Amino acid sequence: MIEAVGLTKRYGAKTAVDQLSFQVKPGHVTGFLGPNGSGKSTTMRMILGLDRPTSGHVTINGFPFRELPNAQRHVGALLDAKAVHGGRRARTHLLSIAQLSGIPEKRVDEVLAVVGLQDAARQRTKGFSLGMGQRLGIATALLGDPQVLLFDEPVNGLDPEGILWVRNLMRRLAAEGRTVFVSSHLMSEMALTADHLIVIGRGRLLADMGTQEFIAHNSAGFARVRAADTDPDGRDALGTALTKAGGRVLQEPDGALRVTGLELPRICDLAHAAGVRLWELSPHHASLEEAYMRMTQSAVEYTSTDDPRAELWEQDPLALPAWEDEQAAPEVPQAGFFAPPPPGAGGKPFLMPSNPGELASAAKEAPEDTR
Ligand SMILES: Nc1ncnc2c1ncn2[C@@H]1O[C@H](COP(=O)(O)OP(=O)(O)OP(=O)(O)O)[C@@H](O)[C@H]1O
Repeated sequence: MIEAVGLTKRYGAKTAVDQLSFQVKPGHVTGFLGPNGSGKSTTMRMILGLDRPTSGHVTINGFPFRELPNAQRHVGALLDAKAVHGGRRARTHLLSIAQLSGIPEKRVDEVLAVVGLQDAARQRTKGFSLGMGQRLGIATALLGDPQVLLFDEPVNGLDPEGILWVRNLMRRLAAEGRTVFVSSHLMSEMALTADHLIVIGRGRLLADMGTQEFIAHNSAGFARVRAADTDPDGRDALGTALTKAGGRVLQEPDGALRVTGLELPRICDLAHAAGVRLWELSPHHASLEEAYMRMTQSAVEYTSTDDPRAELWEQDPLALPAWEDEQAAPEVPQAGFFAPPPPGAGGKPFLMPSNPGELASAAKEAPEDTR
């Protein structure tokens, strides 16, 4: 198990990691998420004794890394796949690490086979592709057959087959009872790989919970409903009926409507009563990416501005229908009473009200969001 308590790292005036406390438990793949510059690598370096905390501490199986007897046998890590001497052959690189740690030579060939680099074992690493470098880094981490594994962006540069392989490897290592801590910016991949998430922003803990729980707490589900394309007035009639019934309706780019505040059977009944034929009515469950974007939107350090030249190719906005003077549906659920503010901001998880009246009164009571 990895345990951080009040872990803090300052570089001059910059606080890279701020009072982080968390546990990474064995038997799970724990994803470590956060925007660029949020302190993930710094945290991993402190776990591995490569950086000293300014305050607080972090232990692996109860010991600071530097006090672990024969650390290579307890902890394996991939931090930077490029941190390899380019003039060395892959096997020689692994062999030198094995010899330093008292690991038998046959283990080198075992891990080369595990990561699929047998045929490249005698190639110099300077000729390696990004993906081959990642595989070699993973082989290095596995060398001591450790109980605790840390991977910083392990799928970076891997092709789809490689990504699938890493996912299965992580899950297998966790199923063997190991502690697996992995950072990644690939949300779709994390959703499939990690069963637990630790999310940080600007060095602070934003969430420490199961992946499914994280998605449920940080996103609002909605229904997608689309009137028949052959009935041009149907969409307006449907929008009007749904809005009158207390639903909140936004346009999707493909002409469908995004509806919150009404259950699917009610939407179906309202469409029927309005005489609108439907071509689609589907529940939408938010993805990890949407939930993550919502949670971290206020903790993003590096944001781009609009390109002034963008207007050169910007299309005319859609004509707004009479029933809703809203813009098109956002790609990411927006802050407001339909989706919860991040827990770090003192918010509560969103719960779909059971009836439109409750939703309407919630709307009146909801404070204006100034973000
Ligand atoms: N050695 C250092 N000296 C000064 N500042 C540093 C140092 N290392 C990291 N930082 C700063 O600390 C903050 C956290 O950096 P860190 O690399 O840990 O973030 P990260 O979450 O791993 O980012 P990314 O996702 O981009 O890899 C950043 O603002 C970074 O500039």
